[in-house]
Amino acid sequence: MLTCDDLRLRQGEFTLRADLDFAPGKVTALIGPSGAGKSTLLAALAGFLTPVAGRVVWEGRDIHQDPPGQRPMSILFQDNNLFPHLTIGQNVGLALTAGLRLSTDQKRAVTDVLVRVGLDGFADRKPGALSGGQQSRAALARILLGDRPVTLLDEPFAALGPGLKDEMLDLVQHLLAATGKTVIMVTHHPADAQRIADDVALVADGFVQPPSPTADLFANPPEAFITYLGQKSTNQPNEKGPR
Ligand SMILES: Nc1ncnc2c1ncn2[C@@H]1O[C@H](COP(=O)(O)OP(=O)(O)OP(=O)(O)O)[C@@H](O)[C@H]1O
Repeated sequence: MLTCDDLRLRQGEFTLRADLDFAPGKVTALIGPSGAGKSTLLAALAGFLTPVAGRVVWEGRDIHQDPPGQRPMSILFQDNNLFPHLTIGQNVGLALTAGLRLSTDQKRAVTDVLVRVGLDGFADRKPGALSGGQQSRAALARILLGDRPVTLLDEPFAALGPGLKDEMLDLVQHLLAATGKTVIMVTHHPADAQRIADDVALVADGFVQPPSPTADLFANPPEAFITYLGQKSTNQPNEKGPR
C-alpha cells in the first residue's frame, strides 16, 4: 500500500495537501484542472520533489527521503524518456543495468519484453525510427522490465491519437494492473479513467481528494467533480494537447 500521510507540497507559491491511500494492485486516475498539482504529486511520490511536511509511506516504511532510484516506483512522462542515441534494446535494457553490455539472460529478457509490448524485431532500431505509438510501447517495455511495484504515468500517451492512446491504456491494464502492479496515472480525460481506472482521485483547490471508485464517482459526482467536468465541456478547444 502506498500512502500519502498528511503530505504538504510546495512549488513556488503553489501548495498542495495530500492525505490518502492508493489501493494496491489497482489503477488510480488523478484528474483535475490544469495547474491543480497532479504532476506535483507524482514528482513527490517519485522522489523528485521534497515535501515540506508529511510522509510518503510504502508498505509501512517512510520513503519520503529515499532517492528516486531506491523507491518502489517507475515514472513515465510524455516524452517517454528514451535516449535517442541508444537502440530500443539498449533503452529497454537500462531497466536492468546502467551499463550497455547485457548478459545473455538480460538480452533474452529484453527480447521477451519487446514481444510482450508488440515490438518483436525492433531491438536494433533507434527511437527516431519508431512511430509515437511504438516509442510509447518501448517506454512501457522498460517499465515492465524494471518490475517495480508502482508505476506513475504523467500523461505519457497524451500526444497519441485516440485509438493509439486507448491501445496503450489497455496495455497498461493488461501488463501492469492485471499483474498486481499499482498504477497511478494523470489524465485530463474522464474517458481514460472510465476505460481503465478502478479509482479516481480529484486534484483541485490545493487538495488531493481520497480516491473513489470510478463508477461511483461518475454515477454520483461530488460538487468539485461536477465543476471540473463542466469546465472541461466548455473548454474543449483548449484541452491540453501535446507539449
Ligand atoms: N518549478 C516550479 N516552480 C514554481 N511553481 C511551479 C513549478 N512547477 C510547477 N509549479 C506550479 O505548481 C502548480 C501545479 O503544477 P502541476 O504541474 O503540478 O499541475 P498539473 O495539475 O499537473 O497541471 P497540468 O494538468 O497543466 O499538467 C502550478 O501552479 C504551477 O505553476
